[in-house]
Amino acid sequence: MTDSVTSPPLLIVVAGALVRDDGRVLLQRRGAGKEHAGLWEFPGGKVEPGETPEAALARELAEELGIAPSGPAPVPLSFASEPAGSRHLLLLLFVVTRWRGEPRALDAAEIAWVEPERLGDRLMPPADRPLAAALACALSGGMIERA
Ligand SMILES: Nc1nc2c([nH]c(=O)n2[C@@H]2O[C@H](COP(=O)(O)OP(=O)(O)OP(=O)(O)O)[C@@H](O)[C@H]2O)c(=O)[nH]1
Repeated sequence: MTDSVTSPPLLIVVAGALVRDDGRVLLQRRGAGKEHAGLWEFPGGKVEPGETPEAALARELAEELGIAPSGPAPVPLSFASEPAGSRHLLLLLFVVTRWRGEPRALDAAEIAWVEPERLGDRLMPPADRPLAAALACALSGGMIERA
């Protein structure tokens, strides 16, 4: 029971890998002044109290990119679990293959559509690297049905 006393509070963050018809994946670059500024990440953010991960994802995609997931529900792909300062980050990655609207960088410094095999070239927060590798693997193995 000692663990429950010493464990840091969880920071639950949801993120979406938007996969375009041509197989490219959207990454966004965090703006100046934010934690991990300048690094490339998946759009998303903190799950608010009372929100499901799916609702949080839809809210963040609307706020950050001006789009709404449509068609099949976003599919959970993988997650990362690691210390993040005084908290412990749980980063939940969903794959999104259908959406309404054209993604725009409403919050990020910029967005880019990246070939799955080039995801590893981008500087990312530590939690994202294994997730990007899992995504590239799933895409190259045909495990993700595209729109
Ligand atoms: N959105 C997002 N956050 C990530 C990723 N990887 C990762 O370590 N994080 C971390 O998760 C934390 C929360 O993300 P965030 O700052 O985007 O959350 P948010 O939009 O709710 O922020 P806000 O409080 O400024 O509104 C940050 O410390 C961020 O660095 C990722 O791929 N996407």
